[in-house]
Amino acid sequence: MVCCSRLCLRKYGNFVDNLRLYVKGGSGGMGLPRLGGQGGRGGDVWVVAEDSVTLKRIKDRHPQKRFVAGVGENSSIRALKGNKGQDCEICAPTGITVTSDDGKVLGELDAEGQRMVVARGGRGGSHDSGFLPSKGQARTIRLDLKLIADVGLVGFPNAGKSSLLSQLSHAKPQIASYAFTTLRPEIGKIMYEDYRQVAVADLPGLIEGAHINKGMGHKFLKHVERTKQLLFVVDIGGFQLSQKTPFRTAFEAVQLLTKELELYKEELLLKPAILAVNKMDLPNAEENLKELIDQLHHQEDFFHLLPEDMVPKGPTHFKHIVAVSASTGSGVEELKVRVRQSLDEQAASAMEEDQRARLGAVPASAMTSTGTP
Ligand SMILES: Nc1nc2c(ncn2[C@@H]2O[C@H](COP(=O)(O)OP(=O)(O)OP(=O)(O)O)[C@@H](O)[C@H]2O)c(=O)[nH]1
Repeated sequence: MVCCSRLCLRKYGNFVDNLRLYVKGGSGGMGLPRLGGQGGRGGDVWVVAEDSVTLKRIKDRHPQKRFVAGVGENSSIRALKGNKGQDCEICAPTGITVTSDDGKVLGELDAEGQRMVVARGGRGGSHDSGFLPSKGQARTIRLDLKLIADVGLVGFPNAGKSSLLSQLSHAKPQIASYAFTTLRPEIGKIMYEDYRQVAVADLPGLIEGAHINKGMGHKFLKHVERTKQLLFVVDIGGFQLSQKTPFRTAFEAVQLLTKELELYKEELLLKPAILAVNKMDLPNAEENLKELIDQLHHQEDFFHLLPEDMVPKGPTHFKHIVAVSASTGSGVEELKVRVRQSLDEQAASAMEEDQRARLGAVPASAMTSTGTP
């Protein structure tokens, strides 16, 4: 069986599935002792779920990763009760868990528009406090995308995803249920000799046009957001969804899958991806595979084969390409090795980045700026 790693380029690997942020509620405003005036409360910091947002976007737009709400207004002769400071809202993707830095779960946001306070503003100065305000709550929080599995299978109907999942996991796949979507992925576990387990999700329901919510499009694509890596599965013999739709070769299937992901959310293409070329037991499979590999090495030369609106912005990059047969089991061991290798590399680089971020973190006392995404 052929395994090709040459298409491993740098495009993938920047997918962000967790993020640490410094949050601080605004200080309260000063009271006015002479007239018994009360300072305004400091603003609160909120995390608000929004479908279109990604953790990477927060990271890119707020490289300092600090969010500080506004200070409460001081009490004055004109306004004895000072106004509340401005709240700060952090828009975060739907389907996240918010934890404190010591690992305590503060809450979960599973539906667009859900919100929670992560740092309370300080109280305004009043008679009780000798008219002195209190500071806002300050802490580091962590946003974690709720992953359904380490790896998600991405392929058109009949590519052999379920068959491959059974081969990979040697177990009856479990059906996972997630509050934020009604489409239920099947999860299988790959067991390695060192007892490490890797969860693989069969994500059914992707068809051409998924990005415009054809079929179960958006439900499917939501799941793709919640896996660390992607395992594209294509049928080496090509496929045809129905008599009304055109026949697609394996190369076209790869490009169409990429385009669907790109049109839905380009960030999905940052995830490390492996390509499993399935049904290698079929006649002419080796010949077709050679052609496919050649086309993948010179992708742009073959883009004219695709409908104009389905040409991806750039070539698709795979960390590995593995030829398999879910029927005979050939190539499946190789695929397991590649999946593990790719996940280990991703974990190592995430750890490095986390360490760098911790070392480079600015002490809380040095904080002054405010931010609203
Ligand atoms: N010859 C051959 N047939 C295969 C192989 N893998 C799967 N099939 C067949 O292809 C058909 C589709 O397989 P599935 O595993 O159900 O494919 P799927 O991608 O999960 O399909 P959906 O559930 O429609 O998304 C079945 O008839 C399988 O028996 C393979 O490696 N070789």
